[in-house]
Amino acid sequence: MADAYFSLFTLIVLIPLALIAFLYFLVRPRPVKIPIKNRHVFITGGSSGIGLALAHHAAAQGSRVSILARSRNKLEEARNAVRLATGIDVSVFAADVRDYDAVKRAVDEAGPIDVLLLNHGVFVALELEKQELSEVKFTLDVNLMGSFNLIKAALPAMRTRKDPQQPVSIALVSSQAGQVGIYGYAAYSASKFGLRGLAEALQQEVIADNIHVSLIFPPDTDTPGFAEENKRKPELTKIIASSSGAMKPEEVAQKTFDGIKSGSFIIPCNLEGIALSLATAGLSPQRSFLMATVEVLAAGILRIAGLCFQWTWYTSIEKWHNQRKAGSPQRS
Ligand SMILES: NC(=O)C1=CN([C@@H]2O[C@H](COP(=O)(O)OP(=O)(O)OC[C@H]3O[C@@H](n4cnc5c(N)ncnc54)[C@H](OP(=O)(O)O)[C@@H]3O)[C@@H](O)[C@H]2O)C=CC1
Ligand SMILES: CCCCCCCCCCCCCCCC(=O)[C@@H](N)CO
Repeated sequence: MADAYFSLFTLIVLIPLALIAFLYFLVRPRPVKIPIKNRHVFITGGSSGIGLALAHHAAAQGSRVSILARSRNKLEEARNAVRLATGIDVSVFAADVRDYDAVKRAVDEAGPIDVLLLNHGVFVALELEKQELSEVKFTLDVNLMGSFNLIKAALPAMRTRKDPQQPVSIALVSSQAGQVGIYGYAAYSASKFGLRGLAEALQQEVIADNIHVSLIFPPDTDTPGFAEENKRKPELTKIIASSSGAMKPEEVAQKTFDGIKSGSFIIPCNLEGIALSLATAGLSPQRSFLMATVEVLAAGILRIAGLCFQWTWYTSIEKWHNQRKAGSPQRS
């Protein structure tokens, strides 16, 4: 009897404790805190939606804020809105992220960046067969190449900053569609998965300079871009994406800065996002030994949960095709 109790004790107390202790020493890179007060936060796509909410949040937290986007009108409107709400003046830069020279000029003019927040993005949900290749290329050029352009432009000055003891951040806004491929998002998911490869490789290259990379994975978020996207979104995209709840841009902004400040590499935004991030932890760096413990212990069961989601998604797809067949006129 005593033996049985001891085995049980070993199983549920000693093994997990040993695991936690092991992971405490194992996790790399080490945890870091990145303050944003009185620091320069540069936000791409800062004139609308999530980016605008990020600008509001950073200004309210006492950061110096710069925003970059294409439309000067929208930038001026955003500047006025932030000034009205916080009394803070943000600097605005009109440039297309696809244009390296324009981006370089903006970044040089803005001055040394402490938090480079790459949030710009375009998205059109459409079956690949119906999507023009020009639109696929546009999506990849803006979301992926645009991010390379910004990083190449900003990194040299970030590396050679005055105070190398102060950690700085490069944060990229991906999407839950950058953690799992979703119907209608072939181009978009590819661009957002691409950001993950970029981020994982870059983190290894810049860690020695005390530069820390974060990836943010929002679910559907109530923004002007999202409203536009919804005008012509495939039914199945809506059905599958509704597996995760929708958020307000202000909530996404809050999660984003919580994550950046605590130096998280992966930043989920809602409960489904946490599950999705655990299920897709892969070989991403993990600085938190507690999160690492959860990842290890939850891996098996989350794989089952993931397969259940795939089951519901493929069942929806099958149903949708059957309904279409039943609804269309019969051929003789
Ligand atoms: N809303 C959602 O459901 C979700 C969004 N995301 C991601 O969050 C980010 C923000 O999305 P959201 O706020 O909804 O988008 P919005 O369409 O509301 O805003 C997009 C911003 O990016 C700017 N932008 C777009 N293209 C370029 C370009 N070529 N060069 C410079 N700036 C550009 C826009 O300004 P302008 O047009 O003037 O250039 C605008 O400021 C995107 O990366 C998106 O993929 C992730 C998950 C869910
Ligand atoms: C064990 C695993 C649990 C998983 C839960 C899975 C939920 C996946 C839902 C994916 C939603 C994709 C939203 C894309 C939003 C977006 O980027 C567009 N609105 C364009 O901006």
